[in-house]
Amino acid sequence: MKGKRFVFAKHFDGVPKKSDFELVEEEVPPVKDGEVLFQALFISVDPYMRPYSARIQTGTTMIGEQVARVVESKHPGYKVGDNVVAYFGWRTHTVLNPDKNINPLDNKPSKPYILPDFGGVSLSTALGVLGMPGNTAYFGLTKLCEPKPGEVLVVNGAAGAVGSLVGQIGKILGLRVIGFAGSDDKVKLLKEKYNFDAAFNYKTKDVTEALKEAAPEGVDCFFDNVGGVMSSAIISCMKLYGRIAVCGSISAYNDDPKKPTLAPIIQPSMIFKQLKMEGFVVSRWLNIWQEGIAQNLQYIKEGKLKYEETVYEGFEKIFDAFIGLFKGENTGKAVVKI
Ligand SMILES: NC(=O)C1=CN([C@@H]2O[C@H](COP(=O)(O)OP(=O)(O)OC[C@H]3O[C@@H](n4cnc5c(N)ncnc54)[C@H](OP(=O)(O)O)[C@@H]3O)[C@@H](O)[C@H]2O)C=CC1
Ligand SMILES: CCCCCC(=O)/C=C/[C@@H]1[C@@H](C/C=C\CCCC(=O)O)[C@@H](O)C[C@H]1O
Repeated sequence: MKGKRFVFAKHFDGVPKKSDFELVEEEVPPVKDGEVLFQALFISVDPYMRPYSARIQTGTTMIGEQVARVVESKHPGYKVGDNVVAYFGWRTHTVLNPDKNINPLDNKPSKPYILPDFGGVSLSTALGVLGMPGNTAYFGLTKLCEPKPGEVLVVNGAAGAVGSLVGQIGKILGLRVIGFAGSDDKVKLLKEKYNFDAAFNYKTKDVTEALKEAAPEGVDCFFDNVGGVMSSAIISCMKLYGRIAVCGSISAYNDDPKKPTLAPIIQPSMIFKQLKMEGFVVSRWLNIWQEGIAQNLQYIKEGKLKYEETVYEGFEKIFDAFIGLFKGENTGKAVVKI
């Protein structure tokens, strides 16, 4: 049997190119004692892959998380038909001893996690609302923004995997939620499907003007997915003792490191408004990971949390899915169905 994988062939220069990857087709090795053969069902593409790529060695399989199914097992902990979520990278087939799997992001052991029965919810959600992005939204908002009912929350990248959940969890917690996204269709979705109180297309509406209209008394909580000029504008509209969760800075991921994005100074706002700003990587909450997933699943079952996925069909579409993140192509979580 043949399997396919994408090899990270060349470090990106600006916007990633298809030629930075090499598609390799090779024989899937036989399964030895203690090993399992996993077949990918869904592969995740995520913005972090772009900045993180600076640390990847060329010639290795491109990094990433996937949902895979056990198709052969010589390991007592995994049976044929089990579905797992694991950091196997951009590959269709993986043969390994699960006890020895290493997550290349932190070089720590990372056992493929057997998914429970999702009861009709698509397995792809293990890469989105019921996985890393869902927990990023849930823990990032609740732990760092310290939200209180009646407060004003602003989120950018608001129609994406993380942002759309941040805004809805904010609404569940009783906040007034304002979102920024990159198209009129996304703005409509934020208001009509996700119940945001206000939403704006940052490509056609000045951010400061938008906040003067939608939050004349200022912003209490800011969940920042974008960074740069937009973030400086939002920070300048914050209230005394506001809190900022720095989640991502996608606006600068394709920048030339020698010519980084410049944005208006934020220190005067930080000082005079006495703001609190904290960056995070969601893995800091690994010890309570399942709490976040259980909470988001509960919200879904109660009809309080909705989600979208942009599904690309076919292994060879991974590059298009990945690059689509930087063009605003996706609404909700971008995944590739294998
Ligand atoms: N700290 C952590 O642990 C984690 C951080 N993150 C970060 O969260 C952010 C959102 O991730 P995720 O939800 O998975 O991705 P998204 O699903 O939001 O996809 C990316 C979106 O970003 C927007 N975007 C792209 N380029 C720009 C730009 N130049 N300016 C403004 N918006 C832009 C686009 O939407 P639009 O049409 O609105 O422009 C695009 O659809 C990222 O910065 C990511 O790195 C994610 C997971 C964990
Ligand atoms: C400027 C880059 C910001 C990236 C933000 C982001 O999207 C993070 C996503 C994490 C991702 C982090 C990967 C490696 C972090 C290594 C930290 C370290 O110890 O150096 C991955 O863990 C999935 C998301 O949690």
